[in-house]
Amino acid sequence: MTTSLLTTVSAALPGALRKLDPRLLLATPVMLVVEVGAVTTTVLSVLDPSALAVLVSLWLWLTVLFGNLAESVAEGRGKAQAASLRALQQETTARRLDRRGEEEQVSSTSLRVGDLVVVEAGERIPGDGDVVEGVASVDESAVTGESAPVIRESGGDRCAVTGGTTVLSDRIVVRITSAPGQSFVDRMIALVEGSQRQRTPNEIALGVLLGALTIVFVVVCATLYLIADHSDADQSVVVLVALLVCLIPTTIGALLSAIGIAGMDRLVRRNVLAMSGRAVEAAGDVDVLLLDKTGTITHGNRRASALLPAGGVPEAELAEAALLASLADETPEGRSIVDLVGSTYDGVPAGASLVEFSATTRMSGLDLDGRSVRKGAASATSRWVLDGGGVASPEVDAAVQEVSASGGTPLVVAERVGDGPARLLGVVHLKDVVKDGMRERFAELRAMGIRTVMVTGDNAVTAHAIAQEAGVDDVLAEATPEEKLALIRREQQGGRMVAMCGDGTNDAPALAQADVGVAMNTGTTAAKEAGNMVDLDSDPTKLIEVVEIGKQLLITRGALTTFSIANDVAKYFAILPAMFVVAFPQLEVLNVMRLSSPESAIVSAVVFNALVIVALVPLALRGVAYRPSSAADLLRRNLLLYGVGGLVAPFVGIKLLDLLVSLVPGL
Ligand SMILES: Nc1ncnc2c1ncn2[C@@H]1O[C@H](COP(=O)(O)OP(=O)(O)OP(=O)(O)O)[C@@H](O)[C@H]1O
Ligand SMILES: [K+]
Ligand SMILES: [Mg+2]
Repeated sequence: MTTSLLTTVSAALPGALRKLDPRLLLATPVMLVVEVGAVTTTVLSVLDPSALAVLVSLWLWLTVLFGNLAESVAEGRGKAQAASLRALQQETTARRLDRRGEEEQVSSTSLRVGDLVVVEAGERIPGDGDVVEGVASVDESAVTGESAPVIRESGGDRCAVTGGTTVLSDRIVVRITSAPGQSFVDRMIALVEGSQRQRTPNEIALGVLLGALTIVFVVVCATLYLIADHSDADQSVVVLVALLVCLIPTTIGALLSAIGIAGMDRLVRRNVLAMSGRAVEAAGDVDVLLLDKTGTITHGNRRASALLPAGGVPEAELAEAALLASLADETPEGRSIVDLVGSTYDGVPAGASLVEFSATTRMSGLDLDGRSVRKGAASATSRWVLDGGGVASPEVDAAVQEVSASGGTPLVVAERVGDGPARLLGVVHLKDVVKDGMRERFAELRAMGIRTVMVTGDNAVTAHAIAQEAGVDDVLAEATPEEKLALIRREQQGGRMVAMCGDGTNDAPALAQADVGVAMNTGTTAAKEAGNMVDLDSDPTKLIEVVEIGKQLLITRGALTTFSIANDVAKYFAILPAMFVVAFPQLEVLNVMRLSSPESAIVSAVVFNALVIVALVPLALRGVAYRPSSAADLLRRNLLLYGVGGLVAPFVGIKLLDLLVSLVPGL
């Protein structure tokens, strides 16, 4: 314990000393004032040496150093993780495809956005990108810490790969999406090292308040100096500087940035990367959580499992049409249909014009020799059939109901030949599995007062079946990306804080609009870039921890601010009588502490002021204990504990220190 403390402190010391640079202290004006005070008293103690001046100078320097140490220790906690991430950035050889599709060996550092590279089993993926061809199992443990391999495949919401991870089986072609130096791992390193941290609006506001308090106390001390001057109670500049430092909010000033860094670090430890501190704070106040279904609540490997033909349609005819409609469909759903039926074609027939799937049309297929085949969401495909002069099919309706009620996704298959009427051919059953433990965790979110809403492009029956199984509070079905975005805006206009969890490119606008946008690590690059957090475990209920950490961060900052200000007020009453009692004997009634001399009082107060910072570093780093309860309750408890504690502590602490300090000759 003591040795680990020593190593932590000695590792943080060089950083803390570097932070004595006044330019770096500009960000915390309170500490800058202390440093200016330290310089002043140091100069005075050289010009006119005295025990008082020397001791005050020493302890003022220590005050600044303790604050810097707190920040450095907070930053240091991410260093080891950054080092292991750096190992992933090693230069490797990449197998780049040139325009003719031929392979050339290049260094991974020379890859550019848009380059295509081949990666095979046993090889390391040379950069961030999207799989554009093939399926592979990938070991991402170096980034996520999760040892089970993950599937990465082209076309769908699981196409994004991270540079530095290793392909375990098969062969994939990856289109590079980030330039060297701007990769996901680069961002992760900057994040865990704290180098990218920007102060949040709340922190800036608190900084302004602390700055204003500092100015007030500078004026108070200057006034005291003038009063003292006029009344023969001459106070030296050293004493007034010491008094000033005791009165300004040094405790919170010293710990503010450490509190923020430690909050981000707690998230990283839970495998959540927060790209902005503002999002972490917002998480503390979340009212509604929206979740995408496929890939977020479910595992996302939606696969075709059965064919359900319409009345009078032979299964082989449905199979052939479903196959044709999927030949050019590079989504996992499309490929799973080809797998189920077994391809009889050698690639996409020449002359076919392709209709790619989009989240807005919810259909895909192709046109070939006057024949059109389509597959897609029941509502979209039925409309296509009716528009094409076709009629509804009771068997198809029944199959759609049956598949949906089981929580599966029905894809309706239809065709139209020449100018004839369009025909419904049947249904493909796509199966997906809800992730483990969702129900209990959503119940926990409910207990925290957070409403969960599943937003999905799937039909209402499927959506309700999955919602029922996962235990979410509400559902929005057949939602287009625009509708997801509109729902978030509506909630926000109602004054609610909105979190969104999603994995797909079609979730990206919503992830960007939400106050807290958590992208699943299994998701697409677009989703990860749009959100302000990435969950490496791809667990949407991780929001529970994110909310707790956000609340804890806000409470910790509030508690230490309360303590700091209460503390400063108490110090004022603890030491002022001692300082002025010689000149104004009437103050004797206020001199309840009976400190041994004015000099000893002032030194004790300065020492106490510095030691309080050290004493509170563990609390700043760990965060105050968080129990789920109402905001009003939390506020009351904290005001009581840290406010009253802050008022009492200086009287006890300064008295005890005075007993020691008064032993120093000359005080
Ligand atoms: N490859 C495809 N071809 C045709 N239709 C598809 C294909 N993939 C999905 N669909 C249909 O489009 C609907 C919406 O698509 P998608 O799953 O991308 O929406 P989403 O909003 O991301 O919802 P979620 O991810 O929650 O299911 C699906 O429910 C399905 O009916
Ligand atoms: K202070
Ligand atoms: Mg999706």
